[in-house]
Amino acid sequence: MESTSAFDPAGVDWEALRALAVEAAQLAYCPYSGLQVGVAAIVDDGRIITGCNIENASYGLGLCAECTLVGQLRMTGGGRLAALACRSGTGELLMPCGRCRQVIYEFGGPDLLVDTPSGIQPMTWVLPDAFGPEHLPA
Ligand SMILES: O=c1ccn([C@H]2C[C@H](O)[C@@H](CO)O2)c(=O)[nH]1
Repeated sequence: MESTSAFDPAGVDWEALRALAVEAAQLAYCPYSGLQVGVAAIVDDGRIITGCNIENASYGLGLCAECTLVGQLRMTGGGRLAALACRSGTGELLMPCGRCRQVIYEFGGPDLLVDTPSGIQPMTWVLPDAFGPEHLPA
């Protein structure tokens, strides 16, 4: 049967996605940590979305780049995250923090592909035995 998804895992231009993450990181508001974080993702309908970290004088209220990314996901048409890359403003690969692994799992599930220091890995590798919506009562 023909797939209805516009996403082809083999066709991902990871270099382009990484470059978009670095570009998004330039928009970060991070006067407290000084760490610019950018994330770029391909949605299952083929569109590309980005996010950056937004810090706050009340340190604990800062938003990670992945949080603004999922805001973009919902605000630009929804869908599922299919491939994701996270980079610093200077281009280093960054892994999503523990909280953000859970945040992106909600919108990508086990098949979301992530750029990691160990190559491209699915969320089952990034967040093994994840807690998800399926664990809540119907
Ligand atoms: O997955 C992560 C981890 C950290 N940060 C941000 C939060 C804070 O602004 C800065 C330093 O922790 O990096 C992200 O955006 N995403």
